[in-house]
Amino acid sequence: MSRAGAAGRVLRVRVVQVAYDDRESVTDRVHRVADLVRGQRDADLIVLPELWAPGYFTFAEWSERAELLDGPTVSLLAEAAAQVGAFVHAGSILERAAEGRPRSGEPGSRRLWNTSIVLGRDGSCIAQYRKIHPFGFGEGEPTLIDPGTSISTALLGHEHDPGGITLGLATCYDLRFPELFRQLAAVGSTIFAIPAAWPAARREHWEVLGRARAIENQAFVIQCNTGGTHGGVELGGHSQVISPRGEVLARAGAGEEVLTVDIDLDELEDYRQAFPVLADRRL
Ligand SMILES: NC(=O)CCC(=O)C(=O)O
Repeated sequence: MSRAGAAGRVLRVRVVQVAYDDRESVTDRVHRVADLVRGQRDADLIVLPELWAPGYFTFAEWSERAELLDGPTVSLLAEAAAQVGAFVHAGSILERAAEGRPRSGEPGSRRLWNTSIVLGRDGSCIAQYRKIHPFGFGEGEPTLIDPGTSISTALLGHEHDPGGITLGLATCYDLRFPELFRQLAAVGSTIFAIPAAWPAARREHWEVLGRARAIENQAFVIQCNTGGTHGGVELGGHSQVISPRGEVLARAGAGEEVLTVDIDLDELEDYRQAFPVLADRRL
């Protein structure tokens, strides 16, 4: 967070809205996106979308495209994070359990999760989050993956703040569940990062719900969506970064695009002090 300087705590965020279609191979896409990450030289935090490598709506390919947590996608992004010296929210991967590891959850566990990964400036994994709310109208995630069972945050170290900045993790459909964000706020999150594969058909919900989560929790919201059409579904793009007051600080169009936003954490603290809504909760 070198931009902090005398002005306070400022985090330069790059939201990498990836667009793709069914013609691009997973290997090509992983290398293309790692190159994009490597290009974000002055960023503090780079954010990618949900399941951008395997493709969210290509369900038939999921089991074949699932990876271990230290599989090729995360390994390549870890190298890129270390090269660029930024925190990288790698979006999510289809995580398959390592062989021999004890079964997670109840018997019948599918041993597959939609897992977000956050990498430190040195490329090490500093947080992971398994999507808690599987999305689908009777197909897709509810039939293929296991839901996550716990909330997760990533602590972003800051030269002016040894305590760091707490990044609350949520994934796409989770955006519709305000209680998850309340819990993340209660454990100190001041920024929410939400990778997504949100269809164009419900773009208005995407925009409004992101603003609502920011306003009710007085937090920054970073929503990184997918563009293009794959698996027969047109994705909505329109990634956005929202301030704790609900202002749209940046919003992408429909195609591939990188947004740059300087997030001012001191401004957030001033606002929370001046208007202490969170302190008025009745639990
Ligand atoms: N990838 C998703 O979770 C899609 C969510 C969605 O389309 C919706 O909530 O609407």
